[in-house]
Amino acid sequence: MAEENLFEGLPSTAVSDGLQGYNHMKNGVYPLKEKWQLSGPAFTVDVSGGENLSLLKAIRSASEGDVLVIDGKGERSVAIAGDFIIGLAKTLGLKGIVVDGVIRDLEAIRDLDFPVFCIGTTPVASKKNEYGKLQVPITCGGVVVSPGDYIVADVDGVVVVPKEDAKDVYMKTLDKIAKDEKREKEIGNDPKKARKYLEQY
Ligand SMILES: O=C([O-])CC(=O)C(=O)O
Ligand SMILES: [Mg+2]
Repeated sequence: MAEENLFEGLPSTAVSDGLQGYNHMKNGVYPLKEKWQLSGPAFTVDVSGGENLSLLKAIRSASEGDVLVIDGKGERSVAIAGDFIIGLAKTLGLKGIVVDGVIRDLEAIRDLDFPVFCIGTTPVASKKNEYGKLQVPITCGGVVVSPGDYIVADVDGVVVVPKEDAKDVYMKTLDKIAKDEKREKEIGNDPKKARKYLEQY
């Protein structure tokens, strides 16, 4: 079983605030269904030039609760996985998949209800001719991800919390959520209070 999941259920926006705006994925890594969100420790995969054998090996090697984070190099011409491979990850209790690459079998993946974050789709399958590397530091969506870093992803995007900073970022995230809630509660729907708040700017 994977280690404790500190960031379970927290929004990516608050965790980003806890990270002071650093370490979010770019280049359009988004969930295939708006409602999908996920968090958990990263199991990293560095695929090698259009193959997905490494992904199959990663699914076999990862622990329940892990998030597979795949350095797909932004490749759009072949799909890292389809509903069959993603179904295997779901069956083995993984949390979800984040890839700066594309998938295929979109409708069937949406029906699986297993969170997949990626940059698009293509009908073309990957080759099964060589292996990349597992559990090494990778880059995904422009962010360095090391094995065990925490991933927090939802419709707003994907943030990566370095594991050595996890406790500190967690405390800052809770603090920010509490401050935001207090501010919203104080103002409510009162136009006078809203104006008074804005007067400071
Ligand atoms: O077999 C593949 O490489 C991709 C695929 O279509 C699936 O996983 O369903
Ligand atoms: Mg398929």
